[in-house]
Amino acid sequence: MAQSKEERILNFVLQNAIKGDPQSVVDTIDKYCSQKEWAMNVGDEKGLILDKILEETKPSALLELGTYCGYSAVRIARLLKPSACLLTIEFNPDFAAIAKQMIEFAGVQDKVKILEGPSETIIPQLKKKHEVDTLDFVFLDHWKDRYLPDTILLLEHGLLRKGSVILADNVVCPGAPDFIKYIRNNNSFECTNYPSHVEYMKVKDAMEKAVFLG
Ligand SMILES: Cc1ncnc2c1ncn2[C@@H]1O[C@H](/C=C/CNC(=O)c2cc(-c3ccc(F)cc3)cc(O)c2O)C[C@H]1O
Ligand SMILES: [Mg+2]
Repeated sequence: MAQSKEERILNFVLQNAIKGDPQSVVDTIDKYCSQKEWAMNVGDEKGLILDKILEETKPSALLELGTYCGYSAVRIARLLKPSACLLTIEFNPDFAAIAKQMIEFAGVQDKVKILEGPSETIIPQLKKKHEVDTLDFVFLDHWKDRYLPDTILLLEHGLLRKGSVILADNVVCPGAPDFIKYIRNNNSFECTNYPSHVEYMKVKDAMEKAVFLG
């Protein structure tokens, strides 16, 4: 059976990165995806913005929507304090399997839990089934038309508290116009835009940070 692009990325990491070193896993994925095959990882340029916001927020309870190959899960987990925990939701079983191996190779499996299934099903289960109280940090990087409905779901289920940070990738390209319109017109959120570029490309993109004011 021919290998998928995601399997090729994982194998390149297994053969070229340093086991147990999350930075080398991040750098190796960026090397492969900038030189050999493009893939929809948040990447190094937007990754530095993500790093900075994480270092400012110092979150303990984190949620990511759209694990894909696990690039941002490893990138986020490498900066977390030992007691912090990242829950990451992925509904494609093949991607989830790749991400599991990527996370384990990087040695951050104690800080990351992959929840397999659609976000609309898992978000309502976070409190009772996954012992979440409220979330300090949410990274939106799944299908762009799901950003808004899932943000509303997070609010409806009491998963945000005063100061919770939502960071959304790709608000320019591919774009999430309904999410941006909603969040920038909602007085319960303080929004900041971070202009950047699509990963590994010269095409303009941006990330949006929305702090919940309670
Ligand atoms: C609802 C739901 N629940 C759980 N997992 C979900 C889900 N919706 C998608 N997912 C999972 O997230 C991942 C999807 C991510 C979608 N991301 C994208 O479509 C995406 C696309 C681009 C892009 C930019 C310029 C171009 F010319 C072409 C593409 C760049 C990016 O950074 C992206 O994140 C994988 C999928 O299985
Ligand atoms: Mg993205």
